[in-house]
Amino acid sequence: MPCRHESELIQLVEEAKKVTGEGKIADYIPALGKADPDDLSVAIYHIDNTCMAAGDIEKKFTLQSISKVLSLALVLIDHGEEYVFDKVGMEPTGDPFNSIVKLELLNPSKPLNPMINAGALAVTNMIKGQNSEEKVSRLLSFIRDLANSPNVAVCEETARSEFETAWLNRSMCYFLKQHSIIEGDVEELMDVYTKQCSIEMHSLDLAKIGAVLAMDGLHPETGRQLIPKDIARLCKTFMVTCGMYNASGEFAIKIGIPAKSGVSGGIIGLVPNGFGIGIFGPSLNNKGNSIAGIKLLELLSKKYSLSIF
Ligand SMILES: NC(=O)CC[C@H](N)C(=O)O
Repeated sequence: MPCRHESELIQLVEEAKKVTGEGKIADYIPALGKADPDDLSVAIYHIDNTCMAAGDIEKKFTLQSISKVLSLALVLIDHGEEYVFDKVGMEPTGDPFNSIVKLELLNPSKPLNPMINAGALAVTNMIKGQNSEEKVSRLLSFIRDLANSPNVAVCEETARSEFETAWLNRSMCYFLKQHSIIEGDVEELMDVYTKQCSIEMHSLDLAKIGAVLAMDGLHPETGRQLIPKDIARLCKTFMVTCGMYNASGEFAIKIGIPAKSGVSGGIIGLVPNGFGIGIFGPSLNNKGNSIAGIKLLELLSKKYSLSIF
């Protein structure tokens, strides 16, 4: 199995860190603007439960769009494929994650996939629960099980910061409500969505979640099948086709592993039947992906021939 020595990982982090200055931190969510652009951490969690990490691994970060894969898994478990894909499609868009343009161009106006904001909002709207508190708590406990860590929690400050500024996401919600893609109170949905995006953890927790996906939903530590195999397969396919926003094609060609990024600078990745990868590097490239994180994955993939293709 490749990449077994922490010293190799430390070297790759040093190399990748050189590009942090070429990117920019996302500050459209004001709380994210406080991150240190020079941070970079990576953790690898093998399915035999050995792990290693390098860089600023003590730093926590919020999942942001990475959470979209996990909320999708939960609603698929809750409702099944037919129900979910009646409201959200399976095609990549080629547009930025927060684009609204295709919603009006398409008929019926259902979001193209669950990894763009419009699709993720529709998915979050399907999380079962009597009220927003119960919905957040169900998702959080699912994610705690995946990370096998009770310390994973919502960063209330980031959630509030996004809730107070998420005008574009609110507009999409009203549009989707008009077209019967979502139902219920938009403010309640925004409350759940912003808390979902603000679930916070370390790179090692994220790598462990990657390892669960690498094992088709089976947790390597607890032996519990947390996600049914067919749903895990579906989530991984979305990661490949839509996980890196409108850079997913280039990422598949250059790196070739299922991965999902978030504007906090987090990236989850996985090598099937091998290991999960958790990365945090808040300086972003112009597509909104961690600039040093992508560099690091490129170096890792080349060095150990990780592409699944
Ligand atoms: N790309 C992202 O990580 C976006 C997530 C963010 N919470 C948003 O909706 O804008």
